[in-house]
Amino acid sequence: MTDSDKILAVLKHVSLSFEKRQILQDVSLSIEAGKVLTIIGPNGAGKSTLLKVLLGLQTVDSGEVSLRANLRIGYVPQSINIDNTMPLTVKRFVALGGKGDAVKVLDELKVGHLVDSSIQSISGGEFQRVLLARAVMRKPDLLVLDEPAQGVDVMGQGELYEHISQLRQRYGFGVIMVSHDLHLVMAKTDQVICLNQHICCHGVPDDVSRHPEYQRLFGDMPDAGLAVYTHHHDHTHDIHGNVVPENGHGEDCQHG
Ligand SMILES: Nc1ncnc2c1ncn2[C@@H]1O[C@H](COP(=O)(O)OP(=O)(O)OP(=O)(O)O)[C@@H](O)[C@H]1O
Repeated sequence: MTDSDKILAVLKHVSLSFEKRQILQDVSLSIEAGKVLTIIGPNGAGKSTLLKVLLGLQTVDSGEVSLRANLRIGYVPQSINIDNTMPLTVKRFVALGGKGDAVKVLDELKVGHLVDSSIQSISGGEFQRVLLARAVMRKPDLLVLDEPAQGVDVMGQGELYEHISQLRQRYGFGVIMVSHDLHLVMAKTDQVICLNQHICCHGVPDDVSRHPEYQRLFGDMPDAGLAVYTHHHDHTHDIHGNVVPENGHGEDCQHG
């Protein structure tokens, strides 16, 4: 694999507004083959929009989005509606993702016993695993996951991130995922980007979790699993999400 093959996707200085409201501001990032990049940020920070930009589902006002030639992407969206009246087994649903052994992938995700269940009858946590299995069936180079652990209890979340990590090792794809729970994903993540319209901080999970801006955004997090923070930050955000230099909070600023 050449160096250029290792880079799956690149965003350069991407900015985007909806109805004159800035949603993404000067966002640059790259995703490497075989690596896990986690996007973390508060509600409305632009995380899902960022994934949609990457997927080509959302155009940008300025900046560049480039994907490696013939990049195959597996996507797990934040929500998906399935017609309650449609007779559909888990196996059939997963097989819709692509050619391959649906039962094997479901087994790898420890939901093999559900193959013949109706997709409407399984639990929220089981459904997240099934969605993941369907995305893996595409044999992706890049897996794009928008809050893959939503609706899953804390134990189950840890297991799900473990499964994502194992699948990544087995199949070799890169992963970009949105998560609200850095303390749970950090052990399974190579890089973290903390997003609040723009990139507030980024780096390895240990650094981001101790970052003042991350802590301002997420408040007190459980200490368990958090490691040492090592770099500095020079700004905060006002109530509208605008950047305010450190020691120069705006009138509306809600940060401490
Ligand atoms: N098509 C659209 N038109 C107008 N506004 C939009 C559109 N899509 C998203 N937005 C707005 O952009 C902002 C960012 O939305 P986005 O879904 O990217 O946030 P998020 O960080 O994923 O949030 P959450 O954690 O709550 O899922 C929100 O205020 C949302 O209402």
